[in-house]
Amino acid sequence: MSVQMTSPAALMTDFDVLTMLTSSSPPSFKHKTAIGIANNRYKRREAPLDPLLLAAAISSGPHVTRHHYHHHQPSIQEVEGLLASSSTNDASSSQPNPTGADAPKPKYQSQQAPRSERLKQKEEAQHNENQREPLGVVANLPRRPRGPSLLQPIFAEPAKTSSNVIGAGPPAPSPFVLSSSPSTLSPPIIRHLPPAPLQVQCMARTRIPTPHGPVFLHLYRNNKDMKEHLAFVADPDQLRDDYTIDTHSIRSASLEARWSDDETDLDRLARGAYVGRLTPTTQRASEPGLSTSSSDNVLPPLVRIHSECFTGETIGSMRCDCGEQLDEALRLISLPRSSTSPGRGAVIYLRQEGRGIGLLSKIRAYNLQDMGHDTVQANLLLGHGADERRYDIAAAIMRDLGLDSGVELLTNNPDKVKSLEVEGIKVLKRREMVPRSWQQNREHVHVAGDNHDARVAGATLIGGGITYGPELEKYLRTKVERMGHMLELPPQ
Ligand SMILES: Nc1nc2c(ncn2[C@@H]2O[C@H](COP(=O)(O)OP(=O)(O)OP(=O)(O)O)[C@@H](O)[C@H]2O)c(=O)[nH]1
Repeated sequence: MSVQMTSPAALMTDFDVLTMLTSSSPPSFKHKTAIGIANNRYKRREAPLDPLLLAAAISSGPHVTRHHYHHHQPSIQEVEGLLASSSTNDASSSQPNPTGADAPKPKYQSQQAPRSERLKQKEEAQHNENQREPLGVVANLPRRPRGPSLLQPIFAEPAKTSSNVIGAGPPAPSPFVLSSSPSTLSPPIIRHLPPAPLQVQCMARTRIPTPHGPVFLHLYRNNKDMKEHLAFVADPDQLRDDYTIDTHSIRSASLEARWSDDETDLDRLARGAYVGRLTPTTQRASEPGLSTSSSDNVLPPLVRIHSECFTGETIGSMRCDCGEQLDEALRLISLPRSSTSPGRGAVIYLRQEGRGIGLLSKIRAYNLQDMGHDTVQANLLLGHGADERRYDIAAAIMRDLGLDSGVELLTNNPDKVKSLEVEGIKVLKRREMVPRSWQQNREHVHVAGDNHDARVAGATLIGGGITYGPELEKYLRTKVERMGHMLELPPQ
């Protein structure tokens, strides 16, 4: 792609505009709306990829992002040099493009500090604020007591279940302290609370028959983000009529807890706190309370932490192998572990679309990939990190399911292993996830499923076949070569 800057005057104007847009207080502008004049601030992050940013990136190299313009201010001499060479070009109008391959590249320095420093300053300011008001209050409003354990303060408060409402449960975890009645009429002064410890709550569980066997789908809420993360649990033993919960049942402690003094069996059944199989004639609500730590004499459960990928999982995109990986993970956790033990494991499904950058940015990143950038560069050009995911919520969900004391993890991603270990999850073993199209190059690896070759490429939905194609190949290689994924590359 080439960037046209036709005259020195235009070049200086672009620098001025960049200076304005990257300054610590970006400009406001007024525009007319149906109800009058609105005053808007320019929002860097929400703006579509702007040509000026691209100009800066192209002039300085692919390491330059929205937040990291080249750290070099053109000296007066360089600017004069540019002006002189450009006016020579102008004079001999036979060479009209001063930004062609031979022309000196303009350099630009952002008016902002690097993003890492700005974040640090923000954190320090926040910390100082908390030091001054260590308890964190919503001033003028009565405080709500804060408790110490997992189910407090957000979950422990007994839900006011009304007898004709099935399944009214603990209030969803919320990062905010809500107050009941203001004691004065003066407007409340809101101060930041110190960050509350992460808490997760399983709100409901249900049986889902899949092409690989039945799984229990668990829906979680938490007090850190507003997303509903999921866990698919394969533990088909639990569907037996004579099943009794034991120490290696994969069950959610927060779901099994007593949510209120007046909760009924129907409340428990409706949210999935039952034993055996739920049918019109068999309905056994579970007893409140649970101890689910893994016992020593069973094979460690197979666990995958999977991040949401709308494109790969719903329309079978062949840009990535996400749909195929989800299918493969569900297949593997459902496979009998031995001749005597059935499948046992879980897929923790995190709503961290696009490696945490969100669907909107991922769609933009795909356009940049079409322009020749790889999956890492595309993220960086949009002002994001190569991977913005966190695994603390996954670890909390694993603890809730009793999956913290030893698992076999299905992944090629070293970050996942490290992050879980930092969170205190015992990863006993790692099992690689070989893309199905690469499995065919390895004689010793069984190609997943039956009859794959007969299926259509890109059929990545659950129970589907192999995904392959040139874009997928580039994506997989980038993960190995640039993101350190632990996977042997097949021959080109
Ligand atoms: N930003 C961005 N995200 C992508 C792209 N392709 C896939 N993704 C996202 O990448 C994530 C894939 O995550 P996971 O399935 O957990 O896999 P992983 O990090 O590759 O690690 P493994 O455990 O080895 O599979 C999902 O959130 C996808 O939406 C891309 O080109 N750009």
